[in-house]
Amino acid sequence: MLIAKNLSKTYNGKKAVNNVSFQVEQGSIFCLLGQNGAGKTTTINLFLGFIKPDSGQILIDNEEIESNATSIKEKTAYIPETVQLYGNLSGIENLDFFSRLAGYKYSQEKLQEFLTKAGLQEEAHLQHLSTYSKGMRQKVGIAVAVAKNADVIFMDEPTSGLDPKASAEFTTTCKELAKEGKTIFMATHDIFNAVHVGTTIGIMKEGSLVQQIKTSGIDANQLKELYLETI
Ligand SMILES: Nc1ncnc2c1ncn2[C@@H]1O[C@H](COP(=O)(O)OP(=O)(O)OP(=O)(O)O)[C@@H](O)[C@H]1O
Repeated sequence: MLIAKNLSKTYNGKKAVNNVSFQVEQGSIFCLLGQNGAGKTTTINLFLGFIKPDSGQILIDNEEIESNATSIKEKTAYIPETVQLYGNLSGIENLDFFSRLAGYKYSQEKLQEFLTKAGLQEEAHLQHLSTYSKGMRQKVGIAVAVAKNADVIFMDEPTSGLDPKASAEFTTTCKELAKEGKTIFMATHDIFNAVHVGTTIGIMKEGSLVQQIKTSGIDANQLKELYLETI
């Protein structure tokens, strides 16, 4: 579903992303680890088309992103660390607004179904966003991604600032989405979450993707050791 081929991006003479290649299968969850400044967000921004690579190729669902910008926009969703929503609208109103922007008009029942599926408690659906916690905002972000029928969801540090229960709920939701065929690509510092949610872990160091590890058969301690040896 996602292919990066020899991807490079330089800022001020420094390679933020250096000749990075990888593939992510449909229905899998790829977690990108690495120190601050390793190039994780730049990689996501390249896939989202926010910035252009100096060299290399990006394919999403076999389409080159540069020549298929509209179709790629429809297929992808982005959940930043802090999900930007309207504080004076309720969760359901935000979801309705962003679904319509993406060209979808849903009944109230269907909107509620999306929010519930994303893990948002029913009593919160009608509350103003200004009363929501970070985890609740993120759930609306996930609901928006599902409502706009995105095949691929990019996330930047999704568990940062979430309490352990919210983080565990997030893991469950991601796994359910992957089971339904969604592909998830996230940048994270959360080794514990990465090993639980991820299908594959990539470790970036100074712009290069230096490790790709399947999570089957490894635990958080083993991943932490490998990470510390690598970076
Ligand atoms: N717009 C920009 N202009 C100049 N340099 C940039 C820009 N965006 C990123 N960089 C540089 O590119 C490198 C990679 O940054 P990036 O944000 O991708 O790292 P990251 O792995 O996501 O880090 P963090 O974990 O802190 O979010 C860093 O050296 C950063 O300073």
